[in-house]
Amino acid sequence: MATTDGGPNRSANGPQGRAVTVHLLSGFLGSGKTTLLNQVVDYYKAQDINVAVVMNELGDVNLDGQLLGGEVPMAEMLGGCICCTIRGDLSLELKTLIDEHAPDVVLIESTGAANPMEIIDAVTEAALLLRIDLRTIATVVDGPELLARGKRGGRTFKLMQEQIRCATDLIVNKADKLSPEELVEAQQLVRGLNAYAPLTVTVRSAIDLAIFDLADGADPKPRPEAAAGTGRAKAAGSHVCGADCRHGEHDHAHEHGHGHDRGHEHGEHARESHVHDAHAHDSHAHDSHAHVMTLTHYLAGPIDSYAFEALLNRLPQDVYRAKGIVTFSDTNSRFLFQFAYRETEFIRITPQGDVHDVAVFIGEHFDKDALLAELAGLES
Ligand SMILES: Nc1nc2c(ncn2[C@@H]2O[C@H](COP(=O)(O)OP(=O)(O)OP(=O)(O)O)[C@@H](O)[C@H]2O)c(=O)[nH]1
Repeated sequence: MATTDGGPNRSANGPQGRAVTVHLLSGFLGSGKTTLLNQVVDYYKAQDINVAVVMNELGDVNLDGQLLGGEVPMAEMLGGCICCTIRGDLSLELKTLIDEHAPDVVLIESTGAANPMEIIDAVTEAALLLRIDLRTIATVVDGPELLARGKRGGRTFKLMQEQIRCATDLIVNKADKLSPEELVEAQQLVRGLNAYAPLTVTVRSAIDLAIFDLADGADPKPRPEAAAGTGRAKAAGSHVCGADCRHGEHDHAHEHGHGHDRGHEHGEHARESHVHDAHAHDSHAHDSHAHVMTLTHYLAGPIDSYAFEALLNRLPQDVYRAKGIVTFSDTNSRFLFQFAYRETEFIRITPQGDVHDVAVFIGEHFDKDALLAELAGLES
């Protein structure tokens, strides 16, 4: 039996309806993510909706053969350095999967041990390469494990807390293993960390799957045509990576704030892309009740570099991350920009093929309409 409070206020896909919907399933190891994933896959298949899956852990064979049978396109990702494997390769895996299979929707089951912000970062990185719409971050909470870890504290508990904070939908699972008092305690603990996301108590992750419905009125058919190119891209990171980050291999220049070279703290990254569906112009704003929000805006055309930098500089504190590809009208160049911890970095890029201009913003409770109005001001 599942109980629920509140309901998500889903936003529609873009006007062209061509963005691929992405749902991220988060939650600690063994919490019930795969159990949920199987149900969601069946739900889509029953509706003849084309679903693809990215699994973040090789060797996860909890899919009962239905995915492994080849019916559902799936990318399995090896573990490893989070910042390289997850951030760079996840966006690349997403792009390859979408190029090859043209799914209506992609489900990503993240490794239970991953920091959810890293994964959200990686998924939105993919928005630089193709039109995706990250609509749901469903965190499956292992009720008994949460209570046990909560008493002990420690790193695992911290990670669980992060996963709960990031969620747009919370699922407190394994209710069958909790007494009524413990169930109340678990819900209170979760609510204390994230008061915004709808919370459902479940056994075997059995939630109302309507939260995974495609955007209002979005007809899965006709499907967007599969892009024919062989896309490759390397993501440009924005944080210091002590491990084996990949290095750029293509002709590019770094420019920081109109020639003020602030140095490049994490080695040289380059972007090489072949991207299709380039010229669309729309925005995806997400559930206004979500704790962590993303806003993806596809720019209509070139913008002034000074005005754009000024916009980034006055972003509210609640926007802690932004990234994208922009074309500057005054320099006639394309740039990849990275905004993190109030520092902005511009990297000149020479994309191959059609690459759309896009700006992605990640933060908490920021005023999306105000930001969209500011962006529209740049485009006019
Ligand atoms: N008792 C009980 N067991 C459950 C429930 N939900 C899932 N399980 C079991 O818990 C185990 C882990 O479930 P999974 O769905 O594989 O969990 P996961 O989050 O995908 O695990 P990882 O991929 O290892 O992170 C399986 O043996 C499930 O059958 C539940 O509500 N109650």
